[in-house]
Amino acid sequence: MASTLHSFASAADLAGSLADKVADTLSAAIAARGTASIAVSGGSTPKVFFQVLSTRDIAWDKVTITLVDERFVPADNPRSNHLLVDANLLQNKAQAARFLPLYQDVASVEEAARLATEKTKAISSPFDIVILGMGGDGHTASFFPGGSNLAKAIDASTPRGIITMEAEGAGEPRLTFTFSSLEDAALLVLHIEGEGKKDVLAKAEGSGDEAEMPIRAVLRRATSPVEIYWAP
Ligand SMILES: O=C1O[C@H](COP(=O)(O)O)[C@@H](O)[C@H](O)[C@H]1O
Repeated sequence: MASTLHSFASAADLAGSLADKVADTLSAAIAARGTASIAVSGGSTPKVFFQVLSTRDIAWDKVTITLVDERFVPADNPRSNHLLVDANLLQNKAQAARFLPLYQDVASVEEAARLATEKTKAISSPFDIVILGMGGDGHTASFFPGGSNLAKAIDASTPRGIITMEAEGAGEPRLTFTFSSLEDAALLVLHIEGEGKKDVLAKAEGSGDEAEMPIRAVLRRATSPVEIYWAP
């Protein structure tokens, strides 16, 4: 499916425009079905966007928020994506939203993946909105180059849900929604910032293996159009 690049003069401009688009999409879903769902990414990029989105007028009590991926660490760990969402998105008007964490306080990451899959089943078939990020190595969600479960994670026939991932560049073991869970969101966004990420995107858009740059799975095979939001 085709992708469209939306370029902005600044991260603040991008955050405002993306927050408007997300607010409109969530409100339309609520008007149509009574509820709406959004899966967001962690990392350093989405912080300002989360802060702006948290102030938007949406029927937040009808919105369920979850994460595209998470580290297998509790929510008080500074590397937790849940912590980032708590501090920046689940604030202001968005405090009324329901948040479904991927991390589960159980003995193994495999058990956490099983439980998180059960708990998110009702909101992910498909998501109304998925906001992806991208690492400098071409990973998206926790689809890491060299990842222990990469082939399974990006195989379109792997069912919707959450699986585990371990990789050299990933730090802790990870929990990630599979490709099939993310690729058909009504609004599928790739949010990247900086010249370096633009170069990574250009490389990913060229030829080469998906295993080398897993973002290629999304750019090449997502059934929803990929809306790329970029600012310097
Ligand atoms: O590990 C992760 O990194 C990517 C990108 O992070 P950034 O710091 O370069 O913005 C993110 O999309 C993913 O959710 C996160 O777990």
